[in-house]
This record gives sequence, structure tokens and C-alpha cells, in this order.
Amino acid sequence: MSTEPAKDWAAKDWAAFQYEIYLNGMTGAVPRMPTDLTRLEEAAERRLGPGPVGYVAGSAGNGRTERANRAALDRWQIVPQMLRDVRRRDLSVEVLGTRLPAPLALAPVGVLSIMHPDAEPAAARAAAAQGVPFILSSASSTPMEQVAAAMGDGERWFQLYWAKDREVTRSFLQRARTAGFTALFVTLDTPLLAWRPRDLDQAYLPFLRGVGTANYFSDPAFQAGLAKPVHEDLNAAVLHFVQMFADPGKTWEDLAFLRENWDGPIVLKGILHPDDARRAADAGMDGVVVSNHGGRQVNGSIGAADALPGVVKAVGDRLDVLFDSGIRTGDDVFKALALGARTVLLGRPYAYGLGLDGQAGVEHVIRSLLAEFDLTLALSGHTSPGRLTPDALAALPQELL
Ligand SMILES: Cc1cc2nc3c(=O)[nH]c(=O)nc-3n(C[C@H](O)[C@H](O)[C@H](O)COP(=O)(O)O)c2cc1C
Ligand SMILES: O=C(O)C(=O)c1ccccc1
Repeated sequence: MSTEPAKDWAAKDWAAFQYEIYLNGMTGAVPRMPTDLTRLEEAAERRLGPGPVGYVAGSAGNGRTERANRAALDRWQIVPQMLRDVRRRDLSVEVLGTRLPAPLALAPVGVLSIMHPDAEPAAARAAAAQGVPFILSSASSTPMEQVAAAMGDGERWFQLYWAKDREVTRSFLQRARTAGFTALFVTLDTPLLAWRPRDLDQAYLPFLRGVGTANYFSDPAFQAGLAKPVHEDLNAAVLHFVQMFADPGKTWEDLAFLRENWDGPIVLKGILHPDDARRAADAGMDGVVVSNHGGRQVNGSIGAADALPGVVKAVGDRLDVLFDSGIRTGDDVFKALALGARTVLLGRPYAYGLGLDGQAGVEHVIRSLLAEFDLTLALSGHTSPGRLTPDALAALPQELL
């Protein structure tokens, strides 16, 4: 584990942003985007229309799991403590052997070009500028090598959709390593795409038009499975992508293949059951992301924050437990950390930020969330995310649920 101190600017930046936004009050200049990140979806929809925003906002079935994600966070309340000298705060955390300036990473989100033409490179630059890791999706609109170049000296984390074709997976891992990616996030909850009525009813499925296939279409192992080059038969290439990008046949035994082909940290994304968390630890994995894919896969599944304590109890001392699904505000970050997550990932809000203002929009989202989290931490009597425990929370009284 590295013990290097947090980058100097990191903790100060969120406080600087608090002042910058606050001092607008002297001139009356309002920010270009809402500082309440729960209002971004509505703003993005006005700008971009119902197709792309519907795809990002959408979830599985009738949205029960998305609501469960909110309910699972909302059922906890923070119990602030006073007179604890909170002038000096350090938001840094250690994750996967690396010190991060704050307990936040951008979740892998595919097809970002539907939100903005600058797509993944813009999100990657924003994340690097703020010192926050960007997890690049396998289903990105831009080939991984180009996104890696945009990441500069930021953390390079890659999310793998574990393809049916071994050679494609092997090739992705090799390319990712060559491009300088260090940690691998393997998403397990999407061996099939779920029933998503909003997309079906709008017939808006971007990858069926070839969006989000850049890593595949540029891959020699993928191309080897095509009768004609991609540009000569786009539909055949898209169908080939659809039938091989995921694999419902995988089992725990297959993890050995990834270990053999990746020498950095491996994190399993989409873990909800404590037994699965134990299997991940037994298989020598370095972390898990407690996540239900933002409610986009199993309708009726457990809210992610309701699954978090069980996973932390099962494996919190054996590997790093990360969390996503439903994080929207600073107090959500606080609650997830108090329940035992080491870091949270943010999904939809940064995609909306990208849609509204490109790289600057993503930076606005990161800075707003961390500024709010820093204030929540301080006002609740705490100075460091690593020291939060469930004692900082109380369960909402049953009659108010
Ligand atoms: C439009 C969209 C595309 C996504 N694409 C991927 C993906 O390619 N790989 C992946 O592991 N997760 C993907 N996810 C899931 C996110 O990584 C993350 O788990 C989820 O968005 C977190 O929930 P939140 O949006 O409530 O923050 C996607 C989510 C959205 C909204
Ligand atoms: O939409 C998603 O949630 C997702 O994970 C995905 C899968 C394939 C292509 C693009 C996005």
C-alpha cells in the first residue's frame, strides 16, 4: 500500500469552490449549471431532448430498483456532533493501493457521445483535472488509447465487459495495459441487457446504431470474427457486437483467466450478496463495487445501500469495498462511507454535466458534489472520510419510511 501524502491542492480545491460559488452572491452572477445535482436531469433533457437523456436516466422495468436505491440512502439520517474542531479536513482515502484526493471516482458509463461530441475524452480530462479517477467503459464511444491519452497523469482505470470471445477479452486487456490502465473493473451484472421499457418504447438503443462500439470495431480480434470490414457492413458488425459483448455462461471458475491476463488490481463490479463478496475475496480479487448498475438491470432488486452493510461485514477486512447506485448529494456520499464503503462511484449526474457543458460541466459536477460533501463532513463534526462509522448515522424512524 502506498503511503504518499494526498496531493496538496486536493483538499483545498473543494473549499475554494465553495467560496467561488458563494461569492457570486456579491455580484449576482449565477452559476451556468444548477449546484443541486438532482436538477441536472431536467436541465439536460431541456437541452438534449428525450432520446439521449431517456437512455441515461432510464432503468430496468418500472423503476422499482432505482427507487429502492434512493430509499436505501434516505432511510439513514446523519446525526451531527458539535465542538470538534473541524478546521483541518483531509478528504483523501486509500483505494486499491493508491491514495485518492477524495472518496470519489467516475463510474464507467458507455455511449457518452450521445450526451456530447467530446464524449469520454472530455470526461477523462475533467476527472484528471480534479484528481478523481475516471473508469473508462468497454462500451465507450472513443477507443481506449485515445481516452488514455486524454487522461494525462490521472488514474487510468478500465472497466471490462467480459466478452464471449476469449481472444477479444485478451486483446482488450493487452491494449488496456499498453495504454497505461492500472486497475481493472469487471462488470458482472450485465451478462444480458435488462428489460428497459423507456428505451424499448422510444426505440432508442444507441449501440444498435454503432455508438459505444469503438473499442470493438477498432480491435483486431473482434474484426477477425467479421466476414466484411466494419465500414462495408455496419449492421453485421453491430450484430456481432451484440451477440459477443457479454456472456451469460460465465462462472466463478472463469475468474482465473482474468487473473492470468491482468497483473494489476481487479475489482468485481455489481456485487450485492455477501456470499458473492466472500467468493470474490477467496478468488484473490482486490475489491468489489456494491452496485445494482444504477437500477438498470434487475428490477425489484435490493437497494444498493441496503446491500452495503452485509458486504462490508463479510469482506470489509479482506478487500476494498466501493459503492455506487443512487449517489446524488454530499450527504449520500457521507452515508455510503459511514456504512463502510471506501469510495463511491458517480454515474448519471456526470453524464448530464457532460451533456450540459462538456468538460466544464463534468468538472462542475465533481466540484459541487465534493464541496457539498466536505461541508457535510465538517458540519457533522468529522474531518476525514476514512474515520466515518455507522455511529454517525441513525435509522429513520419506521413510521416515516
Ligand atoms: C447510460 C449509462 C451507461 C452505463 N454503462 C455502463 C458500462 O458501460 N459499464 C458499466 O460497468 N456500468 C455502466 N453503467 C452503470 C454505472 O457504472 C453505475 O453503476 C451506475 O450509473 C451508478 O448509478 P447512478 O447512475 O445512480 O450513480 C451505466 C450507467 C448508465 C446510466
Ligand atoms: O446502458 C448500460 O447500462 C450499459 O451498461 C451499456 C451496455 C452496453 C452498451 C452501452 C451501455
